[in-house]
Amino acid sequence: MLFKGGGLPHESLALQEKLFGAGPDYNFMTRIERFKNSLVRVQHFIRCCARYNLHDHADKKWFEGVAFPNEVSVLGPHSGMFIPTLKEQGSEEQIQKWVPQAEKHQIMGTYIQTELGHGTFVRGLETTATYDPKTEEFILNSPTLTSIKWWPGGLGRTCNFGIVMALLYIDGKNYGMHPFVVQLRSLKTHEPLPGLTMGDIGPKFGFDTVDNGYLQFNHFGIPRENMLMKYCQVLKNGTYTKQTRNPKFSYGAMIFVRSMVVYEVAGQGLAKACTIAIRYSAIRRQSELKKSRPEPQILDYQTQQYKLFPLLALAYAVWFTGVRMKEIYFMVNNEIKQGHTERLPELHAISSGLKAFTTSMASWGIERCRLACGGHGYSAASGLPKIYVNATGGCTYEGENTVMLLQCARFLMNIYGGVKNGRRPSGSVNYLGERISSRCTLTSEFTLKSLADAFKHRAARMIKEASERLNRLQASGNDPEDSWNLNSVVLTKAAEAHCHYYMVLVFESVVESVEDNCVKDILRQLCQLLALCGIQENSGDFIQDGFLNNDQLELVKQKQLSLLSEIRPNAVLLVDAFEFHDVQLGSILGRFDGNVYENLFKWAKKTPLNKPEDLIHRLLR
Ligand SMILES: CCCCC/C=C\C/C=C\C/C=C\CC/C=C/C(=O)SCCNC(=O)CCNC(=O)[C@H](O)C(C)(C)COP(=O)(O)OP(=O)(O)OC[C@H]1O[C@@H](n2cnc3c(N)ncnc32)[C@H](O)[C@@H]1OP(=O)(O)O
Ligand SMILES: Cc1cc2nc3c(=O)[nH]c(=O)nc-3n(C[C@H](O)[C@H](O)[C@H](O)COP(=O)(O)OP(=O)(O)OC[C@H]3O[C@@H](n4cnc5c(N)ncnc54)[C@H](O)[C@@H]3O)c2cc1C
Repeated sequence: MLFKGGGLPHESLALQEKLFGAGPDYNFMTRIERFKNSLVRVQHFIRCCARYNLHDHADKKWFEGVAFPNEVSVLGPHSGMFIPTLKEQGSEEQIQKWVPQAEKHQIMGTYIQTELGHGTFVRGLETTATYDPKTEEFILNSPTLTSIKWWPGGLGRTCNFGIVMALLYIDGKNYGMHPFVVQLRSLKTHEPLPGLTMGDIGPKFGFDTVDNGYLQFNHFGIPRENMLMKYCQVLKNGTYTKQTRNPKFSYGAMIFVRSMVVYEVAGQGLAKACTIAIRYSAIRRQSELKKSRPEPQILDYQTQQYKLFPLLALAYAVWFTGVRMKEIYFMVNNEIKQGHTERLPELHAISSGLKAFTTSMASWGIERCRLACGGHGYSAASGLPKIYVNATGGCTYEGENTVMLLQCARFLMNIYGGVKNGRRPSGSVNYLGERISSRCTLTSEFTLKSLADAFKHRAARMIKEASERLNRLQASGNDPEDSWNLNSVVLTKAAEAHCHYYMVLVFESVVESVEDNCVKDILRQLCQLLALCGIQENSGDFIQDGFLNNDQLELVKQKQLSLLSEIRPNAVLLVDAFEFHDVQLGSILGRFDGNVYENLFKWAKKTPLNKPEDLIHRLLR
């Protein structure tokens, strides 16, 4: 119960639904079949929500985990971006008008921001919304090829509504990016409304079950009341008013999803991949450890443990960090609603940084799990390719990872600059105001505190050096923008070091909070392994300023290896503890009953290429 909390009843309910438990095999479908199958599931999911009275967001999430295993459905952008943006950016009247319809799925929406020419640079978006006081309408237009909206999930075929981010023009003046509620398709015929050219953008690396789409506006009018007006208003006569609040509030939907992705995408994806690879490694036997003895489980090879146990530790760490990230989001968002916006920059920085850091680590980790499964890992039957292609999307959407690390670094530079001028930092960056010891206190005991302190030292030093380098670049005649660019590799590494420290600290705090001594000991081993692997993989960062010496590095290596043997007896139990049902894993290698070979054989026999097919037969005859 370390993980699931209240989720199990809803998962069990979902598993009772025939359509979710034993549908057709995703791997044997074409893209169109995959998409249709997902739509059928979406409709069934909606019926189930009504039947079981599922209104709470968390309850629905548990249900979705079974209904849409390892894939995003068109409900993702609807409930993850469309509804939250209506709620966060709409006036009370607008919320009353659209949210109930959206929650009952009477309208289906998405979040329409990215264009053919720009995704990262939001200020570079070109779609215009020009107010006409005579008709009291905004006229939406795509003035260039590059301004065509491109990528929004569900836009291609499914959604009949969307929140469109566009530049507001009144009387020739540009007021910047604003959100508009736009009806896209007829509620009767589902055809695109006149003035809109739209469709699907084509096959992708993953996300087969989502119709990411394009949308071109040809002077398309929408009522004045459709600009989301919580923070800014356009009056009938064209007068523009705004609350004296942070203009970055219109970026709120992105902060929300980034905060959720750490757990939902990185944490879940890596935990599933580890479950598959570790269970399979306990089933698979190969080669000889000792002559004339039975072939060992591959999990008994130290090299296999060295591949997988650090990833298991990472999966736990990302999972806990994701839970913490969600808590922080809801806490700060509540403060913001009450008018206290002081912590918005920190929320933006930590959600950007952790989204980037954890999705990159998870993506790399899932691929390592696949490699650790040998040949069968390469088969779609392992479930790992599907987990990978969908999870790795998280490195790009909601802000490309390098760009997100640079946003985090920007905050760190601001904070560090403030500390130099006597300001006291707080929250996730309070350590930047501490005196950090210059010598490492690590001994063979490897207490979690001493390990976290090592990461603290590394982060503080790298942030300090990035800041000093930035200053030096400017002092030598570069302007601030060029200095930033010339320092950007160093800045991303400083941001990663900050996120790494944060993750170790979260893991440490979870271990300290556990009351059961046995569980605590096992989690402590995982936390130690996470930290020791982090030190070894980035040893240059720890040695560079003489913080860690060679003797200590040798101790790190020894302890890492001894932890592998200590974790081995509990490894399978540690992945079972994630409590993924077979339906959620979608993997023959990771089956709970371990019956891998028989099911691989059955599965291969079902593959469509084995069915009689005229053309293939004629070509081969
Ligand atoms: C059911 C619920 C489920 C939830 C979801 C759960 C899981 C997800 C599962 C699947 C996902 C499903 C589908 C995926 C859907 C994907 C959707 C999208 O991708 S939507 C499009 C997302 N697009 C982006 O993320 C664009 C990235 N770019 C940006 O955010 C900005 O352009 C960028 C890079 C931040 C720069 O912005 P800019 O306006 O130019 O700002 P500056 O760099 O000049 O900085 C000015 C100051 O503003 C601060 N800042 C920037 N952003 C924010 C923010 N969001 N909040 C607060 N503050 C912000 C910045 O730090 C600067 O501050 P200082 O001046 O330094 O103080
Ligand atoms: C699966 C998926 C789902 C999506 N869903 C949606 C959706 O629902 N709605 C929506 O509006 N959008 C959506 N998107 C679009 C997504 O948000 C953008 O693709 C993403 O924000 C990255 O922007 P880009 O494509 O412009 O990348 P680019 O910015 O073109 O990135 C290309 C490269 O340039 C680098 N780069 C760019 N700017 C900088 C910089 N300032 N400093 C350093 N390096 C830089 C990047 O690091 C990267 O290496 C989706 C994308 C994907 C892949």
